[in-house]
Amino acid sequence: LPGRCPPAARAPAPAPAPAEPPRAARSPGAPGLPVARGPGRRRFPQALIVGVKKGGTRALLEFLRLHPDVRALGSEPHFFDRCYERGLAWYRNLMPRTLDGQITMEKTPSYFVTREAPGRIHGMSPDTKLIVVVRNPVTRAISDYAQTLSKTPGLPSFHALAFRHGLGAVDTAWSAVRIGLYAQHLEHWLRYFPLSRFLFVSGERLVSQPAAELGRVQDFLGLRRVVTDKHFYFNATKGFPCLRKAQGSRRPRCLGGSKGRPHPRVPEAVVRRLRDFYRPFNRKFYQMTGQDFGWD
Ligand SMILES: Nc1ncnc2c1ncn2[C@@H]1O[C@H](COP(=O)(O)OS(=O)(=O)O)[C@@H](OP(=O)(O)O)[C@H]1O
Repeated sequence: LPGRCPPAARAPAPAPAPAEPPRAARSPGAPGLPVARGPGRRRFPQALIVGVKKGGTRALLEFLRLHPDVRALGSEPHFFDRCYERGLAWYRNLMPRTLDGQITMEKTPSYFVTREAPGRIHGMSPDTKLIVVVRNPVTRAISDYAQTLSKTPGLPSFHALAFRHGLGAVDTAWSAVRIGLYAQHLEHWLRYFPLSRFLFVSGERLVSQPAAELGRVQDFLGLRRVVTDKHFYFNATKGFPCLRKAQGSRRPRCLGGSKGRPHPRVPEAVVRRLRDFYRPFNRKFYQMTGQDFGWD
């Protein structure tokens, strides 16, 4: 249910152990045997993928997990929006163990549009690195709608939801529209964090040039550039970049069927009106971030 602390976050999957146990984690009396609680320790994330929904957040996290110095939670914990009352100790306990020098991460795309999230994350650590994967807000809205439609047969048409009274004003109360007002959401985050704490990843470039975008992300996180061109191939059936070898396997892997869904056909006039609507917000976002995402 939207708005509820998800069961996945209440009963986290066991986190994978780091490959090499450090010396300090071995019991002195039994050389070579790791101590019962496993190597490394659970830490708060030093970096979060905070948004945006349908931006490409799963792809980015799965690609980053190829890096030996990144340990990430597989599910979305929704701590800073839905589960905050469980407390920071509960949150840290969800995290995989890490060795010194490894980065703990999680992704929950709804953080970017949650009013309370920036203050709460700042409270955890003002040094948290924040990654936002952004995508053309019109395509993003259609992708969001496609996801809802897949779970709600009989949903009204996209344009019935996007505009008030037929083809009246754009309905910014509809979350599929509201999430795409990136400049407004970012303005709120900038009350808590300086721009230097953010990295904005282009969702489009994550598809067209995944290695280049991953290079930027690794630099931002202070990591060696381990994830490169050689990790990806373009899968023509899927229509997306996939991994030559998934984490912990020798086999190629694409993301699942809920990523890269076919989009419903939306009339060109509706797309044009929404593109016009978003243009000033996009321009402002380009100004704020110093990046032109080329959506207009
Ligand atoms: N490599 C690769 N494989 C598959 N899909 C990819 C990939 N890179 C980016 N994308 C795009 O990711 C979109 C889903 O975004 P998210 O993972 O952020 O969605 S969610 O908010 O977690 O539901 C998803 O949106 P849709 O195409 O609309 O389904 C994809 O376009």
